[in-house]
Amino acid sequence: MTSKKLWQRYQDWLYFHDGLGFYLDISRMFFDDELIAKLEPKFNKAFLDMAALEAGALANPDENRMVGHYWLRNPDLAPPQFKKEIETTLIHIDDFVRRVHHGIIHPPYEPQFTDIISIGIGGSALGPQFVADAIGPDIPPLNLHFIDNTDPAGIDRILTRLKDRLKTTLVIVISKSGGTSETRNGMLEVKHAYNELGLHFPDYAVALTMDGSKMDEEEQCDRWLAKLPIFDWVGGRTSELSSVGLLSAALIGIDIKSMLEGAKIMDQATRIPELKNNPAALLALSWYAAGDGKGEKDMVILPYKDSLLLFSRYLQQLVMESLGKEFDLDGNIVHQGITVYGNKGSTDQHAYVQQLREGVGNFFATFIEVLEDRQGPSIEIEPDAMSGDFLFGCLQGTREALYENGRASLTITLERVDAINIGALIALYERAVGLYASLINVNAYHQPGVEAGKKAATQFLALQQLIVKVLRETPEPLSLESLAEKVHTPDQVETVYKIVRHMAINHRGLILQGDLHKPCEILVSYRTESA
Ligand SMILES: O=P(O)(O)OC[C@H]1O[C@](O)(CO)[C@@H](O)[C@@H]1O
Repeated sequence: MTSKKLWQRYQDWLYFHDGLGFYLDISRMFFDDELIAKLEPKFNKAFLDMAALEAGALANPDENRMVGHYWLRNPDLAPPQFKKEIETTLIHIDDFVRRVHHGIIHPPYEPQFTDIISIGIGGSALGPQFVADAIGPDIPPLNLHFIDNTDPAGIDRILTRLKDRLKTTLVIVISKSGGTSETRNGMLEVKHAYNELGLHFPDYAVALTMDGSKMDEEEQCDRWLAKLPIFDWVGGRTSELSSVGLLSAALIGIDIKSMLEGAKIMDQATRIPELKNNPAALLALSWYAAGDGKGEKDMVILPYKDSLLLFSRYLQQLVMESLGKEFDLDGNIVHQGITVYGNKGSTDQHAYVQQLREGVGNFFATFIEVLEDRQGPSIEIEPDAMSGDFLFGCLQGTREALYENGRASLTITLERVDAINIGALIALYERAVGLYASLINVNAYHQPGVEAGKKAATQFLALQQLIVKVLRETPEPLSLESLAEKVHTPDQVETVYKIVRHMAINHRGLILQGDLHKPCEILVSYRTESA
């Protein structure tokens, strides 16, 4: 395409939102009028699906659930029974945060909380992490730390760093279901650390969970410092603008009202049922065009701004957990999804952009450009050129270099990274995922594959418990094969081997004898008291 035609295409497809100062340019995606015509009926259906969802339809049929994250930033749209609880929760967050900041709520023996540990995983961690990193103040009123795994060493790292400050640390435990083992484990480990210091954990703990969840009942969260609800109709990966994301954000000094306002403005823009006037629909079109509606191209997220580093991790769950599905809504096997990865520019130009430019062409890039370089003046690095101009040049150069080599890209341009724009960005992608899911006819709001993984992990732990029991009852060393027989899994010798190897190295009383190069010759036994 000649540069004149390209300039025309740029102008024809450029989306601009006046109120937000937000641009979306999809001119470097490879789609034509034929595709637009083909997708028109699908888009019409997607807009209707979305309107029904917002009106309270059971948009998550497998779980028989409503999908209400759009109501969080505009409670007037919510069914009357939910409006009140959204508003009350916001008031509670506001009140709790104000009282913590003023030391009215404080740790038992100290005047003020200094730190927060936020324990949660997936949608109960990725949003809060992204937002804190993107717009958390440089010197926050409280320092925020995350435990988002059941990795003992990772937990120790946080606890060791906090050390004496544990006695002034607020613990927020976030689990919608209240039954996620990683979060439960993190909570029990942290609780143990408080107990060791003679501190009464409930005086430091805040629960964010569904009323009556497993965690709520087992831990009697009503006796904790505070408890806030996560609503049944808010999915984990779309929960950033619920209590899940808002509480920690407000505690570290982020303007959550602006974040909600930004999302509300973007919601209005993405509700418009016209492709060209709806930025989320334009994103969905671009994704469809890139991967032929089958996810054939990966989505590489390249924000040219350090503060947006975690956006790709956040999007990874939002997009891949929503779209990565075996079956469509009619029960056909489709194996859908779009792979998402990324980091930040220009850093990535010195890492994997080499492959993007010259290697396998299995992706499309999403550039995120931020117009405001910094608050405050910049020095001249070269005549009339500041650091920000170099960053800008790197983005434009990479976009051009990719296009020259037939690699598609789209570009989102924000004026600055602030609470309004972060709220808007979250809302934009939530809507784009919903629309794209309608185009490809999948349920974006369930995650059956994750449930299967959780079940497998539970079976694995049950097997481990049985192995320990059998070894304790068996005085003589056993080969792996006979151990597998005894625990009724003769076809899972490899799993048995891995369990005993892991337990042996962690001093859990197991002894492995024999040549470790030859698992089939290993003998395993349990260390008795006298041994
Ligand atoms: O908040 P919960 O219930 O602990 O779930 C955490 C995450 O686990 C999942 O259910 C599965 O990964 C996610 O959808 C969710 O965000």
